[in-house]
Amino acid sequence: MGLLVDGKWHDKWYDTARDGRFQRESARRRNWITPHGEPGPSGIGGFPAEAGRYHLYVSLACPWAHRTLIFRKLKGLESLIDVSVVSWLMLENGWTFDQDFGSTGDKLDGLGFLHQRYTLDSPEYSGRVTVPLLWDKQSGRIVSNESSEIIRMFNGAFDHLTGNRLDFYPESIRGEIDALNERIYPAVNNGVYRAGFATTQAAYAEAFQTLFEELDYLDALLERRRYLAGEHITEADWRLFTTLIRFDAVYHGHFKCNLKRIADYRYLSGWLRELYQWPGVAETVDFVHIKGHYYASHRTINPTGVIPLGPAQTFEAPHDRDHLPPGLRVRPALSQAQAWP
Ligand SMILES: N[C@@H](CCC(=O)N[C@@H](CS)C(=O)NCC(=O)O)C(=O)O
Repeated sequence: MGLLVDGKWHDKWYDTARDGRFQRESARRRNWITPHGEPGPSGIGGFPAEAGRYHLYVSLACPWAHRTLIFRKLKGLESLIDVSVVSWLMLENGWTFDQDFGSTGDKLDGLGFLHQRYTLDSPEYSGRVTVPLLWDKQSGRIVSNESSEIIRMFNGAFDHLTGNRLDFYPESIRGEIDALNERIYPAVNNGVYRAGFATTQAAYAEAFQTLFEELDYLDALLERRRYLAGEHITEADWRLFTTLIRFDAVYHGHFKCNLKRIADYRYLSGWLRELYQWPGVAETVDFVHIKGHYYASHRTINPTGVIPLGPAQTFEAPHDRDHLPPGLRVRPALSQAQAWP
């Protein structure tokens, strides 16, 4: 685990010295692929949607990277955007392409380490070396290393090439989706990390409490709603999914988020099974990478690197969600009022 400073790699764990709290660094490359290369909401233009031009770097362990893999799958982008998977073991060199530990290798240039991809973009790059990373082969630049924005690009920018009209961020319910993301990101997606990487009791307790209050809230919401925003499955669901699918196997033990398991929540657990069973999604879930990465890489938390064998879990059981309004798999035609229970 480490970071680049002026293009040089430093092996350094997260700094929590100030108050024991973990703070995630903001992503530093924020350009957008758009249908014809016009600039997106941030960054510079010149990244038009094209088949074969972009390459995605992911870890199968990482919940942020997992979002992008799900969108690539559901939006029919697999033949347009190829993927390199890093090794699940992340130690002093950060993310590597070590094929003995599950990496596909760097399919573009055979690099050994992901930080080399960052310094190919900018020889003086400073910042953490994170996945996911979307690379433009034509310009030799990073398009983006921010998952929440990569999934938005995947949601819409390539539709004219693929004909895939699934919309996980429909205009009519964007306010609701944004509001959900705004509460779920700090409390749950990043909340499990804030609990797990806290180095004081107070910082841990604060994250723990917020996390379980939010899970209680979401469980109650999903008693009434098929999906978080109502009838339509949206990006808010997929963003939560990648955290909750890891929860019982990793965050509950390794990150000490152990008040309850997701399996103990009636509605959240049914919703989790339904999303897991969504066509194509199970193929994006890899517990060898997930468990191996967290338990063996975070030596400050688990010095032995021993990877637990449990828990026994299945996501194939009936999800028990069919009594709720059916999920729409096409661009919603309903009005906002109808869409919300
Ligand atoms: N804002 C980023 C966060 C990505 C992120 O933190 N990824 C983790 C893996 S789960 C990572 O690569 N961490 C390496 C590090 O921080 O050194 C996003 O959502 O894309």
